[in-house]
Amino acid sequence: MTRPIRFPSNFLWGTATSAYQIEGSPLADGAGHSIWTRFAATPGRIANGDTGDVACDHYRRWRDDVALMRQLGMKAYRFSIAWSRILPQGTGAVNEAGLAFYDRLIDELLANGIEPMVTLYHWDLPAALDDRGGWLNPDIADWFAAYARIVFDRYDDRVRHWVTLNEPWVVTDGGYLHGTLAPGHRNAYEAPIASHNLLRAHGAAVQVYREIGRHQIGLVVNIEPKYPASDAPEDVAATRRADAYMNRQYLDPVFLGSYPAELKEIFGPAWPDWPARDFDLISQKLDFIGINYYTRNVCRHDGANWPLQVAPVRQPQATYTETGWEVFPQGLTDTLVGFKRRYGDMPVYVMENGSAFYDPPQAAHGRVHDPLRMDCLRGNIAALAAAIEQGVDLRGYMVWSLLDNLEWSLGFAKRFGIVHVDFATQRRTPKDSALLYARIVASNGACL
Ligand SMILES: N=[N+]=NCCCCNC(=O)[C@@H]1[C@H]2[C@H](O)[C@@H](O)[C@H](O)[C@@H](CO)[C@@H]12
Repeated sequence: MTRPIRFPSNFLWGTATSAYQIEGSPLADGAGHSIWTRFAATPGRIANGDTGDVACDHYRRWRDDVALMRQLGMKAYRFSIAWSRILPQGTGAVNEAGLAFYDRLIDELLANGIEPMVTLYHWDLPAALDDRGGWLNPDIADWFAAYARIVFDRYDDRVRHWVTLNEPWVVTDGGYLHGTLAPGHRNAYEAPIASHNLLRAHGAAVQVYREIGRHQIGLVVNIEPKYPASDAPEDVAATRRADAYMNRQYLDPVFLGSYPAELKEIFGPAWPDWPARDFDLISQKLDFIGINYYTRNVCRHDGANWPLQVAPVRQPQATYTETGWEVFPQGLTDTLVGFKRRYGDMPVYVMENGSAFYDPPQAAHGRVHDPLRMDCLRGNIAALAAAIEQGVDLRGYMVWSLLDNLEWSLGFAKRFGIVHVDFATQRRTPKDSALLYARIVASNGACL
């Protein structure tokens, strides 16, 4: 008989989404272009020519989607605010209609007993700011802080959990190094600058929150634990570089006030000497850390693989998702326990965790059977319990994602939702994984 799984009585079980991936109507009611409306309009950038022009039509179906969360018994909902709905030019004139949309959403969530958890930036930079250099312009810390102030002023009376940035690593690696995400740059000199300015902007927003905010603010990072393919020194060194580049590049400056030494080794002359004052700004005290966990990486040295000289080693016995990620729940426990060991004890939320699998056409009676996603969910939630048993102060868990949605450059084909979306009709159908998650939430994690 396995010991019952224990979650705190006020554990926040929920789901997560982001504005550009679900809302649609990106230019409605005075909103401005973002780097993603631009990227989507550039042929070849998003698979199948998919765009966020309609997506899940959440901008118009938000009330029904909140009702769906209520039906599933969700306790919380993590979503992002589209900066260019609030400030169409990124700075300057405020768009009241944009503020009003999120007012309605937040009020509806609260009326249904669902805790709103709001991300200020989930990758959709106003295009007008990109025209002024975007994350490459150091002024963006002030632009972001001004946007944050407007949003805090408007919603802090109702929103108690704020996130400054979602996954600065993906913004930088995808948007500035490999060019797979908006704004689509491929430049090893730009990437460190963008990454550093993201962290400066994060710190500037936290400073504003400390002036006017009454609740909690944190940062969300994607953490992918790295394991050496062998104990050969070159594989161990490669693993250390990979961990420094993807994980410690963000957590070290925020919690330890300096970058890992490996980054100078990786980027060489492309790695600037940063002014010390920046780290005072970046390492503002946080109320919680948000961690997005999807998979792990087994690393080997590969001298030909720019810039890290690391190659992933596929695990023959493992299950892999449609995005090519190994299903490895132990990595979630290792990530949470590892964070506590390196950075100390602080409240932690798993702000994203999920999997993309091919979902068969709707079976009889409108059911959508997704056994692989159900297995993932069970394994990851058991992994959370193991972390709690090892002393991690875990406060909540958000499944990525509530709805099948626009998986950025991969388009709509990669389905992460626990609720199926028929994009031709916008019909929502809870998958078997949603029904399982509803039972898990109702039992506070007891029934897996
Ligand atoms: N190699 N590799 N490894 C795994 C690294 C994961 C990096 N991508 C993410 O974390 C993104 C996060 C994003 O917030 C969301 O907007 C995306 O829809 C999900 C799903 O893709 C995840």
